[in-house]
Amino acid sequence: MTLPLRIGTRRSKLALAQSGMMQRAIGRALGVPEDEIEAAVPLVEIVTTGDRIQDRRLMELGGKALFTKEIEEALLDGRIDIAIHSMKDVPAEQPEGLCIAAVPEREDARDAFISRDFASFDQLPFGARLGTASLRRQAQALALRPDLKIEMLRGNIDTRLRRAADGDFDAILLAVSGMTRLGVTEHIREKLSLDAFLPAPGQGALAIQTRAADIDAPLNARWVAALNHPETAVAVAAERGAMTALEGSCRTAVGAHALIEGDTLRLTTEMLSPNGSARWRRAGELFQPNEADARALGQRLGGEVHAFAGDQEVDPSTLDG
Ligand SMILES: NCc1[nH]cc(CCC(=O)O)c1CC(=O)O
Repeated sequence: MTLPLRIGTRRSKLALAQSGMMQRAIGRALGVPEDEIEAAVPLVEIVTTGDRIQDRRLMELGGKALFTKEIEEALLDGRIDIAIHSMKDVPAEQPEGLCIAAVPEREDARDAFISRDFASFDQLPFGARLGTASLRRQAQALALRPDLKIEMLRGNIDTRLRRAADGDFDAILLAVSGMTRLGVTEHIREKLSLDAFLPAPGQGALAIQTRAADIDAPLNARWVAALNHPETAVAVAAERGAMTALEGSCRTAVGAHALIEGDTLRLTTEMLSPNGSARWRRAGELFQPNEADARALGQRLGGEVHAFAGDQEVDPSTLDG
């Protein structure tokens, strides 16, 4: 591998903010002077299926890898050398020939409550309209408040914030991490508890992907060592282990979150029925975890949840949007 190292990214504002941060970090790790980073580790913008289709729920589009496939094809074709993804968007299985080389330190994993008129989730009036396209957020909100009316809300973060500000919804839910990276945290009225709104596996984390064959190239080894955050990588391994066992997808309401305190990892994972009336949850701990043990814990707990919950997948044809 030689410079330039081309970084593939989606072109949404959030994706560009994230990949811009990683571009600078990679450039610095390689000792590139600030004013040469743009040329030495250039960003290559790639439009994904998930970006092209904005008017439907992700589950209706079918298939996995909606936000990653075209970028992964560019990696495999050699048009780019590194890809930056939101971990939450990365399917459980890596395509043949690719790998996640580094997992940078995670941002706040919580969900944010955003509303023009109401200061907190608990203050929403009876029958309030909540905008989200996430089956997980829908089910978790309905578990607490079955009276809420869930309405479909997709689009990028700016679009969603504008619709909340316009009063199209009484409230919306977004990841705190995305809002932090975009510098729009002033819209957050409340950070929702990890317990009530157990985040999606990998929420708040990024994945830096490369070709497996190039992982040991000296140039790659340098930025991998600088950017990988072992605690985040272990926590995410546990969450993604649970996701695999739960067969988590955008058709199921699945949460998983791992925290490392001192020497101990604590993982919680759950599945909900889409209307929130049933909830299956397991938690477990690991002392001095490594990635393989964390993944195994996730698979075990996720498997237990799956065994009790059965198949909670939603048939997209039954949705009215
Ligand atoms: N569902 C889309 C998506 N994928 C990643 C993020 C940003 C949060 C993250 O980095 O995990 C978002 C927006 C959101 O959930 O509000």
